Amino acid sequence: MGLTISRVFRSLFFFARLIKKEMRILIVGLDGAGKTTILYRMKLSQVVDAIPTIGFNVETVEYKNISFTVWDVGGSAGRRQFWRHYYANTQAVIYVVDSGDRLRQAEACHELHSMLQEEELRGAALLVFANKQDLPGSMKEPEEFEEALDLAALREKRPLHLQRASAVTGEGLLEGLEWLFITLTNKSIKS
Ligand SMILES: Nc1nc2c(ncn2[C@@H]2O[C@H](COP(=O)(O)OP(=O)(O)OP(=O)(O)O)[C@@H](O)[C@H]2O)c(=O)[nH]1
Ligand SMILES: [Mg+2]
Repeated sequence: MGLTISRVFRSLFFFARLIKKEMRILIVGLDGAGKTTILYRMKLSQVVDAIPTIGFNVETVEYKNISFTVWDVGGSAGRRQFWRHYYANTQAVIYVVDSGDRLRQAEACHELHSMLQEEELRGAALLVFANKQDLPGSMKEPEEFEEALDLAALREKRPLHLQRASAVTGEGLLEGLEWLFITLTNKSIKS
């Protein structure tokens, strides 16, 4: 009898977790990469006139049965030291790069790798948005990003997905959210 009741409770608990989940997401990247524009495009389906973020923005983005709490932190050189204050309990990092800016890929790579060495982000899923695909002459080939950002080294330790995107046209944003949804749902059922 005791066994049966505990089984029922376990099943109820399992289904409750399936019904509504909350996930904490951190969106980072160099200044001007398009983080804030992506956040509000996902939230409002609109292109906002973003100005450089001095502190942070936080918004919830609803997708299927998941409520993503998205923290968007300014990416200028002076603000990057504050990224670490947002790492705790982060299930996924969205790293945004400006595909039109070939000159800053090495800097973007360096910041990405040093951030992911932090213990608090161990195992966090990584979605890389190769943003500004609408710009003529922007980097397009996945291999270019794989190499420029040395993604193979990161993929060994976490789920990782590279998604071409544009906050202006909306390209790739839903695909990115869908990947987060599938990845985080699978992870939380297993854990
Ligand atoms: N063409 C194009 N421009 C974009 C895109 N996404 C953002 N931008 C522009 O890039 C500039 C910087 O965008 P933000 O969203 O402020 O960049 P950010 O990463 O939040 O920058 P910080 O807050 O300084 O870290 C703005 O002028 C945006 O309009 C895109 O997909 N395509
Ligand atoms: Mg911003």
